[in-house]
This record gives sequence, structure tokens and C-alpha cells, in this order.
Amino acid sequence: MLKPGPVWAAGAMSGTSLDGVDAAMVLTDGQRILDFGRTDYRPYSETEQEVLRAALGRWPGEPGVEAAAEVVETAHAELLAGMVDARLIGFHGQTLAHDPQGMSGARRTHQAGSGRVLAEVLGRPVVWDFRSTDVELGGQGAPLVPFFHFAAAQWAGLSAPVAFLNLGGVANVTWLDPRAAGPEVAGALLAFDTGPANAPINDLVHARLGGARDEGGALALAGRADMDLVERFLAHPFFLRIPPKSLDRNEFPDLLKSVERLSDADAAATLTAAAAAAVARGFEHFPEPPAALYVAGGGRMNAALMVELARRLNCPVAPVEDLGLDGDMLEAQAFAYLAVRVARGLPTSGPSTTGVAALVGGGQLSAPS
Ligand SMILES: Nc1ncnc2c1ncn2[C@@H]1O[C@H](COP(=O)(O)OP(=O)(O)OP(=O)(O)O)[C@@H](O)[C@H]1O
Ligand SMILES: CC(=O)N[C@H]1[C@@H]2OC[C@@H](O2)[C@@H](O)[C@@H]1O[C@H](C)C(=O)O
Repeated sequence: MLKPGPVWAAGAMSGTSLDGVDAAMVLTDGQRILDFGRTDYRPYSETEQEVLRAALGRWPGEPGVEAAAEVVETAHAELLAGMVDARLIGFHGQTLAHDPQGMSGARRTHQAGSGRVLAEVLGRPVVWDFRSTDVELGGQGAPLVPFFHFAAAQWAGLSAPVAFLNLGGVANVTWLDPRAAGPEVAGALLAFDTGPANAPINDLVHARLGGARDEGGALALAGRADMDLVERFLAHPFFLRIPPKSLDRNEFPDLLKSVERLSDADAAATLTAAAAAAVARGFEHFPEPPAALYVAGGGRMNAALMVELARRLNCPVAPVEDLGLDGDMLEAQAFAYLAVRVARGLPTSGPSTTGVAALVGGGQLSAPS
């Protein structure tokens, strides 16, 4: 249904930190990125955040999930209505629960919000539910941004293996070789979640000081990390697992508790060091050292986290802005790009990104009636 050649698509992402929705436009044929377009952001109100928070960890049909879906759909409809030039929408939704290992009795993942509803409201085709097929076929269902990272590296003209790191609530890393013919080719990519990143730092600041985050990493910079606690954190079985692997937001419940007896600054420094140490552990899995690490996501604004990363890694660490990319919008852009891939029947994940046995084109396409 999409005519051949490049199309403008809009992607939207509601991330684990529950702050709001990012949307961004990308001109792509599903393989190459030809241009980046408009971006926009729609914060969730406090009431909306409460509705979403109350539904975390829940599956479809459980209490609070319908209300959460409505919040997600309304926010996306408002934001995406402004992106009038988009021929196709990529709608990630809000992850409420993610259980690719089947610990809850079934292997499943749940992103709140219906693309069917959004397609009707916006009067445009919507690709959504990007993760379920991958999980059903035995994959982790995440991370999905790596195929886009590959295209972004080619867009930036890179010619040696590099890594991209997303520092959101959870961190995920992609090692890639831009000389490969495409992201689906063996040896082009290795991607996985590295561990918790901003989520425990935010939770600490919220619990102790009532704030939303450690602004600029100032609190952590004023403290000293307890390296025994960092080592204990690294003993978690997640770090022994061979990638690909993905994390649920609440998989490290003891991390915040472990810093209980420390001062505010030392606790922040410890959680920050733990996030960086988890990334460094991730580097041990790379096929070869990357020429540089390019960082996206809100965590790149945390100077303490960036310093800790640079100290632990044997390569330059820089924000993705050094490549001309927008570190706040990479995930939204990724779902625009992935939507076009789905509409064109191209794969969006594979053995080296989600661990699924074969290449998968995840995502449902809903057209307005
Ligand atoms: N100026 C800043 N100083 C310190 N930390 C910051 C700053 N700006 C953003 N952050 C951190 O980044 C987080 C938001 O990051 P981002 O928007 O990339 O996450 P997300 O997309 O919601 O998460 P995920 O990628 O896990 O889905 C904030 O919650 C905060 O912890
Ligand atoms: C299940 C889920 O929503 N996972 C998110 C989350 O946030 C960061 C990390 O954990 C990553 O695995 C993923 O998001 C990005 C967009 C991804 O799929 O690449």
C-alpha cells in the first residue's frame, strides 16, 4: 500500500521514565535514511503519570490497563495530529510489562495503547505492537532501535565499527559495523540491554529529596561510590547471561535498597557508577572494540554518568550530537524508520539484536476504515 521509494513517516515513543511522548519525522525507504524532519514532545500531566504508574507491571485485561491505554492514545493523537506530512505512523506505545522469559507463566510483552484506535483518530495508517511477534517467536522483543542505529551510522558516514548507547530508565547498547550491506546481515550488529541506568537514580532522588532526577549529575559528582556495592550489583545473574538479553524496568529491586545507609551524594555516586559499570560489562561481549561510543537518551545530560563511562571504557565517549543526530529523539525516529520497514516487509529484529531465531518483521499495520 505504500508507494515505492522514500516516504515521510512519524514515529512516537513513550519511554520507561513516563515523562511524556517524543515524536519525530524521518524520510526513508526503509533501508536508507534520507532526511530527518520535525520533532515534537508532549509531556504527561501529573494525573496522567499517576494513571500510567498505577498500571505498571500489568497485562491486558487487568485493572488500570484500559485507563492507561486511553492516556497513551490521547497523548499520541494530540501530538501526531501536528505531523500532517507523515504518510505512515510508527507507534510504540507505553511498555507496562515485559516478560520475554515467561516468568509470569507466559512469554509476553505489553505496550499500552491501540494502533487501531490511533489509525481511526488520525485517519492514517499506523504500525504498532512492534515487540509481540519477536517475543512469540522466542526473541527478547527488545531492543528494537539497533536496526535504526545501523541506518543512522550510515547516514552519518561512519566507516568503522562503533557503539551506540541509549541511557534511558534502562540502558541499551548497539555495537555495529557500518561497512556491512545491511542491518540484517550476519556480523552487522550486536545489541542488548546493559542494565539499569537513570531509573534507580531518579527513584533515589525522588525518595530522598523529592526531585525528579540528579540534574546534570551534580549530586553524584559530590559523592563517592561504594565500590563494594557496585561489585555486589555486578554479581547479579543478568550480567552472566550472554547477549542478546533485555530487562524489565523492575528487575533490580535490591539496587536502591543496597544504598540505603549511604549519604544522598554517596548513594547517587554509587548508583551512577553501577550504571556505568554495567555498560562496561556489556563491552566485554563486543566482537571487536568500537572506535567510539555515541550516547543518546537523557542520561547523556548527566555529567557524572558520562565521566564514569569515559573512565571505564577504552574509547572516546561522546553524545550522538557529535554525529549530527538528536539524542532526545533517536527512539522516536527509530519507530518512524521501523514502521516503514514493517510496511515494506523488511525485518526489524534478528538473532543478533533480540536473540530471535530468525529475522522478524514485527509490528501490526492498521489502516483507517
Ligand atoms: N539534565 C539532566 N540531568 C540529569 N539527568 C537527566 C537530565 N535530563 C534527562 N535526564 C535523565 O534522563 C531520563 C530520561 O531519559 P530518556 O527520556 O532517554 O528516557 P526514556 O526514553 O523514558 O527511557 P527508555 O529509553 O528506558 O525507554 C530522566 O528521567 C533523567 O533521569
Ligand atoms: C520492553 C521495552 O519497552 N524496552 C525498552 C526499555 O527502554 C530502553 C530499553 O528498555 C530497550 O530495551 C527498550 O526500548 C528501546 C526503544 C528499544 O527497543 O530499542
